[in-house]
Amino acid sequence: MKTAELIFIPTPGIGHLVSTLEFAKLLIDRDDRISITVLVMKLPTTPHVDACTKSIAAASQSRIKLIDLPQVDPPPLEFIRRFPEYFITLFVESQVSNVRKVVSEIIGSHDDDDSVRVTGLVVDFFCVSMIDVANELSLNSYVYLTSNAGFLNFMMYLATEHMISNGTEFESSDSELLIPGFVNPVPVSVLPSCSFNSNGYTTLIKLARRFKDVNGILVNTFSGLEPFAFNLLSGGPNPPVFTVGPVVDVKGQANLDFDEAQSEKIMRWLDDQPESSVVFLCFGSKGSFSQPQVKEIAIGLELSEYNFLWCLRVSPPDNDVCNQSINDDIFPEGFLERIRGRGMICEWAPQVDVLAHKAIGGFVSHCGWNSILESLWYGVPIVTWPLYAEQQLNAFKIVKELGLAVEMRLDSRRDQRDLVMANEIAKAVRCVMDGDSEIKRKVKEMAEISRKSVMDGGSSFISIRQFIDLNF
Ligand SMILES: O=c1ccn([C@@H]2O[C@H](COP(=O)(O)OP(=O)(O)O[C@H]3O[C@H](CO)[C@@H](O)[C@H](O)[C@H]3O)[C@@H](O)[C@H]2O)c(=O)[nH]1
Repeated sequence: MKTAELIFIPTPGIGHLVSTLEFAKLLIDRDDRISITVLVMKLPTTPHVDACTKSIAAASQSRIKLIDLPQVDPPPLEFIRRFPEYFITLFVESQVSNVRKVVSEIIGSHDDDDSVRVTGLVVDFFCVSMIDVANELSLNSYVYLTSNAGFLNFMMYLATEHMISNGTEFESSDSELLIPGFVNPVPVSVLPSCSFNSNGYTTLIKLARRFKDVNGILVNTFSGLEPFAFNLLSGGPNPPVFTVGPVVDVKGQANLDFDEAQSEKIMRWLDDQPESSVVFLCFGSKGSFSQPQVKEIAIGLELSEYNFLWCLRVSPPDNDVCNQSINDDIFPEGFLERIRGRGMICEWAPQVDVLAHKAIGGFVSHCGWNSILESLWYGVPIVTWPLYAEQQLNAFKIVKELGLAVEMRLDSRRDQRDLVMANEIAKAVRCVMDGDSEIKRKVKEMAEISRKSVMDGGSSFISIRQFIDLNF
C-alpha cells in the first residue's frame, strides 16, 4: 500500500496546538494510508506542550510521531505581552534551519522505501516562514488556520489592499472598512489588536502575504457557518480553501495536564444544578482581568441572580498556565459567603465537558475561535467579551454577521480603567439565560449544522477527503 506522510508544524500555544493536533488525529482516522510527523516547538511559556502532544500521539497507534525540535533561545520575553504575534513569528523564524534539517532527514529515511512518500508540510499560520523549506525540498505546503474564514478574508484583504496602498498600522478610530467576505462594514475598532501597533501590523502583513504561496488553506470552520466568507475565498486567485471544521476535541484526548481532582469537583457540582441554570464564564488559555474588573464581574453575577461557574485568572499570567491562587480579598466584601452553593470559581475548567453539560445555559466568552466552535457544537449561546488577538473580529462575526450571540462587547479596550460595569454584565447574563430567544433558536440550529458538516457526506467531510486526495 502506498502511504503519504504529512509533516505538521503547530504553534505551541494551547489555542493553536490542541486544534492542530486534533486535525492530525482526524486525518489519520479518515484514511489509514496517512501518517503524520509533528515537529514540536517548545517555549518556556508553554509547559503543556509535552502532555498535549504525547497524549494525542498515544491515541494514534503510532501513526502520529513526534519530533522535538532543538531548543533555541526565545526572543526577549518582554515582547510576549506587548507584541505577542511579533514574538511568536520571531521564535518560529529562528527554527527554520532546524526544520530544514529535520525534514530533509525524514525524507532521506524513506530513500529505500518507495511505498512511503513525504507529501507536504501543514503549518500553523504563524509558521508560514516554513513554506520556504517545503519549496526547497519540492514538497507541497498547506496552512492550517485555527481561526475562521472571516479572519482569512481579513488577512487576504491586508495582503492586497494594504500592500498596494503601502498602508501603515490602523488608527483606533470610529471608521469602518469594506472587507470582502463580510456582509457588513467592519468597524476598525474590531480589527485584531495587533493591527494598532507597527510591530504587530508588520507581522500580520508579513504572514498574510505568504498565504498566497501555499498549495491550500485548511480552515477550522464549516461552510454552513460562514457561507458568505467562504464563497468569496473559493475560486479566484487564492490557493484552494478547505473548510475542515469544526475540529473540536470532544473526546478530550488532548490531555493538558491540569488538576483532575478539580475537574471532577466541577463536574460533580454541575451534576447537582438544574438544567440550563448555570452561566459559564471562561476566557481561553490566557484571558485575565484586573482586580477592579474582577469586582465588577462578581457584583454583576450576583445581580443577575443566575448560578455560575467562573473560570478566573487575575493578573496577566506570564505563560499559558493559570497557576496563581485566587485571594479572597479580590472579591467584594462577603461575596464568597453570599454565593455559596450557587456559584463556583476555578482557575481552569474542562471547558468542552462543561459546555456539554445540561446544567449550562449560557457562556460568557472571550471569543477565541475554539471556544466559539465548542459552544456552537453543544448549542450553548455566547455573550461576547473579546480581550485580544482576533477575538474582536470573531465577536463581530457571531453577533453582527451571524446573529448567533448576545453582544456585550465587540471591541477590547486595553485601558485598565475602562471597566465593563456590573450592570452591563448582569444585563447580558440575563439576556443569554432568560427564556427562549431567537439567538437560542439559531444556536441550536447551528449546532445541528455543525455536527452534520463533519458527518459522512457533510461539507467538511467532503472537503477533508478532497485534501487527502491531493496527497495520492
Ligand atoms: O479553563 C479553560 C480555558 C480554556 N480551555 C480550552 O482551551 C482552548 C482555548 O482556545 P480558544 O478559545 O481558541 O482561546 P485561546 O486560548 O485564547 O486561543 C488563541 O487561539 C485561537 C485560535 O487561533 C484564537 O481564536 C484566539 O484568539 C487566541 O487567543 C479551548 O479548546 C478551551 O476548551 C479549557 O479547556 N479550559
